[in-house]
Amino acid sequence: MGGNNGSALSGGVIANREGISWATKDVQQANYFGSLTQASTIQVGSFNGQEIYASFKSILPMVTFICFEMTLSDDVVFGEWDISNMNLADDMARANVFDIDLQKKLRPYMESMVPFPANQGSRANNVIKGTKKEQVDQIIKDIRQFKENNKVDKVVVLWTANTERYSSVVVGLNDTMENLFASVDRNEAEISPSTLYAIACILENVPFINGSPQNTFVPGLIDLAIKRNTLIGGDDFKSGQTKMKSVLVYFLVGAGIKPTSIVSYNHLGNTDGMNLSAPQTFCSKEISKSNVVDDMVSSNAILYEPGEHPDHVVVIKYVPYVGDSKRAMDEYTSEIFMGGRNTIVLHNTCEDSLLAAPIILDLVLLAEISIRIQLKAEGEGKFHSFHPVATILTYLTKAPLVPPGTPMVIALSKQRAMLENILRACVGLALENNMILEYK
Ligand SMILES: O=P([O-])([O-])O[C@@H]1[C@@H](O)[C@H](O)[C@@H](O)[C@H](O)[C@@H]1O
Repeated sequence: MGGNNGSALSGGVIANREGISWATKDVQQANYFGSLTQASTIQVGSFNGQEIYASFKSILPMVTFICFEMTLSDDVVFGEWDISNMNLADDMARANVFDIDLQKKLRPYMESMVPFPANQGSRANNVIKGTKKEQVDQIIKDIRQFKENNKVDKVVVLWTANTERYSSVVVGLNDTMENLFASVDRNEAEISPSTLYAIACILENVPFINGSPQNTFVPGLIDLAIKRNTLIGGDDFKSGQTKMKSVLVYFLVGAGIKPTSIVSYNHLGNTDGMNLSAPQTFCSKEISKSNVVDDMVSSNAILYEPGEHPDHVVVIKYVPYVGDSKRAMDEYTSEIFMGGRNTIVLHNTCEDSLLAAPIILDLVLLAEISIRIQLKAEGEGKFHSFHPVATILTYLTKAPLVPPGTPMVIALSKQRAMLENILRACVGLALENNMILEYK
């Protein structure tokens, strides 16, 4: 998921796996005790008979961890985290999002889970090797193996890896299914890692959801999903700032209050934040975070002239110290009655991964439910499934992917009403129309 760098350990650590998680725990406890003098070094425990020390800079109320020092034994490596083949329990310790007691409870469930290698070669070290075609084949094998190992009937794949840059959409390259396949065969650089995953999933008839902002779903890929009738959905988890924006802008515009400038800034220090500090990947995020306003504004012809829109600026900065604790600040300036001005300022702090994780679960569950729904309109002979481009997921994504020619509904309340009513219809309940006629 979004990814974390374990800020308490960002000085660079060490060790074999048990050493890491054990030492992490003790260092955190040492942090809680607090009364350390400036730049002090304390022994925080021992591992395999070796003493482990931690150095701290600064003092109460905040103790900043700088680095570990430990005497080395053979199985201890000094340097960066080695995350290749790291199991999820150790990764949880590395991420440092959950508190220690919760980590201890979860560890037994997570230590047997080791991620398959993936394909973002330049930014990861647990990678699939080979040409693009070989990568697609390997992902297909992994999906089958996962199914087999876990004795499951269905698999849903959700992309929550690093944000990629936008791919260029070029006629002959990725504009049709045939051209996309040919480009994979030619090992074209412009075909992104996430698009390769999506291709593999569609070929296996496995739903694929894109939780990141980039344009994984190039036209050729959408073409393929439609031809194979396999669910695709995205883009980008709607976790915090954008969700709030989709509520607030809808409310303001609907109330006749005209937003004229919206400035959104946020900083965070997990690997997602680090990754977004590259201009090309930030650009993907900037686009997904901006759409939400554009569509609401352009649909209101009373407040805005054609082509008119508020100044909308989105900034994201990488600040390693804050780790997964994302800080979002927003300023909304609007014109009100008789030339007046209204300014609303928000400041929101939250763990980015903990906002994203429930969205991941809901997306997967909803995708699975939605492929079991069949419908037919009055007069239609046969039942059919939903369109493979899954609009049912829009409530949970920042830049909803919709089938060509379908209106894009951005307002959060409308997206939710759509979802709720579909689920109500599935269990035979009347639709929620909020008229409350029985009390009128
Ligand atoms: O959902 P939201 O808070 O608008 O957007 C967030 C971004 O602003 C943040 O920088 C990123 O790292 C998060 O993963 C998330 O996408």
